[in-house]
Amino acid sequence: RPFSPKSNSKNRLPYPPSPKLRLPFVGHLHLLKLPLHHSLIRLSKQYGPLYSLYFGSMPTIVASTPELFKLFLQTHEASSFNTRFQTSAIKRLTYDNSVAMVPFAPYWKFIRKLIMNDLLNATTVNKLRPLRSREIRKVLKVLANNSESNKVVNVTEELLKWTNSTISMMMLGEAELVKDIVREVLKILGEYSLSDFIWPLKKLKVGEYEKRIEDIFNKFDPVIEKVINKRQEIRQRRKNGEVIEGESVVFLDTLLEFSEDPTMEIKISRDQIKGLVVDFFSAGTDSTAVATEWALAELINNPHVLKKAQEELNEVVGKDRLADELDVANLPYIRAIVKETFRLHPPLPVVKRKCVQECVVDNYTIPEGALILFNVWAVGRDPKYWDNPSEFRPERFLENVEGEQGIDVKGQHFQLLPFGSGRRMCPGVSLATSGISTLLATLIQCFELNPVGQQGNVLKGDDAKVSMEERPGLSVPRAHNLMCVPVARAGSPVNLLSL
Ligand code: HEM
Repeated sequence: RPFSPKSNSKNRLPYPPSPKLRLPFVGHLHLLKLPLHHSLIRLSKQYGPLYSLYFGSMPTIVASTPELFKLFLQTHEASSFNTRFQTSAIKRLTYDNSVAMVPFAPYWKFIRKLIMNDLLNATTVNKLRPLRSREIRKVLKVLANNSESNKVVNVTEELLKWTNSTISMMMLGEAELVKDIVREVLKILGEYSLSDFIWPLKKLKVGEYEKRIEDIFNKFDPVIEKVINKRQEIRQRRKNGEVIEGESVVFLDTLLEFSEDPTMEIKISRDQIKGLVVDFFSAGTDSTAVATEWALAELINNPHVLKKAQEELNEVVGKDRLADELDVANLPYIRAIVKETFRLHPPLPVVKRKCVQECVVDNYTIPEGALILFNVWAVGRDPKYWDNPSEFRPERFLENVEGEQGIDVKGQHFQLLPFGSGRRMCPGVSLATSGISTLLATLIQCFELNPVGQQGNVLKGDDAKVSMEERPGLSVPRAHNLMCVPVARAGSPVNLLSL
C-alpha cells in the first residue's frame, strides 16, 4: 500500500505532516545533511514534533519529544516498533544474524536472553573486571609515558584502542589478530549508503559500496575463523585438565559451549556466533570511546567541574591507589558527569526502529514498513525539559530539582535515552557506563590534560578550550581528534602505573 499523505483513505487517520517537495528517487533526502540530527531539528521546527519524510523510497517518521518516545517505545513497542531497519552493510557483515537487527522473532528472543543471562549479566561481567582494569592501565601508561617526555597524545586514538581492546579481550580473549580488520568493518558500517534508500540503485546492486562490503567481509571471515579455532584449542586443553595461566573464560567460550550443547532450545550456529562478535564490536566500541572523549572535552572546557571531580576522588579514593570499577558506586559526581555527557552528546543521537505493523500514534497513522527516527539529541537539549540545556552542569543530576534529579539512562526517563528504551534497549548500558566512569575517574586522578591547538601549540588559560563540533560516523564523534599533552598530577597514584 503506497504511503503518501495524499493517499489517506477516509477511515484512516492522516499520516504525520510532510514537506511538500518530494523528488523522484531521493524523496526528501535533498533536505537532509549529515550529521542527521541537526537537519531533523530544522524540519521539526517547520512540521512539528512528529512528521514524515521519504528517505529515497523509504517512508520515514521522525519523533522529537519524550512523550512521543514513550508512546512508540513503551505503549506501542510490542505490537509495532520492536524491530530495526538494517543496511546492506550490516546484513552482510553480521552474517545476516545481527542481534541488533534481526526481527522480533524466536532467534532474537533466544540470543537476547543469552546475552542478558550469560554474557552481560553482572556475575560474568564482574569476573572479567581484572581484564578491564588492565586495559584501563594501558591507556594510563601511554599518558604517563607521554607526560614524562612532554609529548602530545592523540587521546581520540587511545580511547578507540581502549574500547576495541576491552571488547575484544572480553569477547575473544585476544585483541591483536582482529584489531585492524575490526576498524575497517566499523568504518564501513558507519558509512551512509544512499543505495540503501534509493530503490532503483538497491535493486541493481551497482556501485563501489557493495564491492567494498564484500571485500571487507572476505578479509574479516578468515581472521575470525582463526580466532575461533584458536579458542577451540584452548577450550580443548582446558577440558583435558590443563590450567592455562592468564586465560579467563571469555564470551566466545560460552558461545562455543552453547553451540555444542544438545539441550539448548536453539542451537547457535558458527555464523550466528560471528554475527554476535561483529554486533558487540559495532555496538560497543565506537560508542563508548566517543562518549568518553566528549566527557573529557567537556571537562577541559569546564575546569570548575573538573576541580569538583578531583575533590570527590581525593575524598572517596584518596591518592594512594587508583580508582576501580567498584568505587563508581561511591562517586556520585563522576556518575553525574557521565549522565550530563550523555544528555548533551548521546553517541547515537538518532535511535532507529522499524514499524512492523501499522499503528496509530498521537492521532496519526504510522505505516507498516516505515523507518522511525527518535531524535534523542534534540530532546537532551530542549529547554522544555532541561534548565539551561546548553550548560554542562552535572549538578542537575544531584540537586533536588523537580524533574531532573533521579533521572537515569536506563530507558525509564524518556527525556534521556542515550541507550534507547524497551525490549530492544541497549544490553551494554551497565558495562558502558561503568567503564566510562572508571576510565574518567582514574584519568582525573592521575593527569591534567592540556589541549593542543591546530598548530600544535599547547593552549593555556582561557584559550585552553576544545571545539565541540561534531562529525558523522557510526556514532557521532567530535569533529577533530582530541590532542593533549598529559601532565601527571603531583602526589597522584600515577607512580603506581609502573608497578
Ligand atoms: C556508550 C556506549 C553505548 C551506547 C550509547 C549505546 C547505545 C545503544 C542504543 C541507542 C541502542 C538501540 C536501543 C533501542 O533501539 O532502544 C543500542 C543497542 C544495542 N547495544 Fe548499545 N550502546 C553502547 C554500548 C554498548 C555495549 C558496550 C554493548 C555490548 C557489549 C552494546 C550492545 C548493544 C546491542 C547488542 C544492541 C542491540 C539490542 C537489541 O536490538 O536487542 N552497546 N545501544
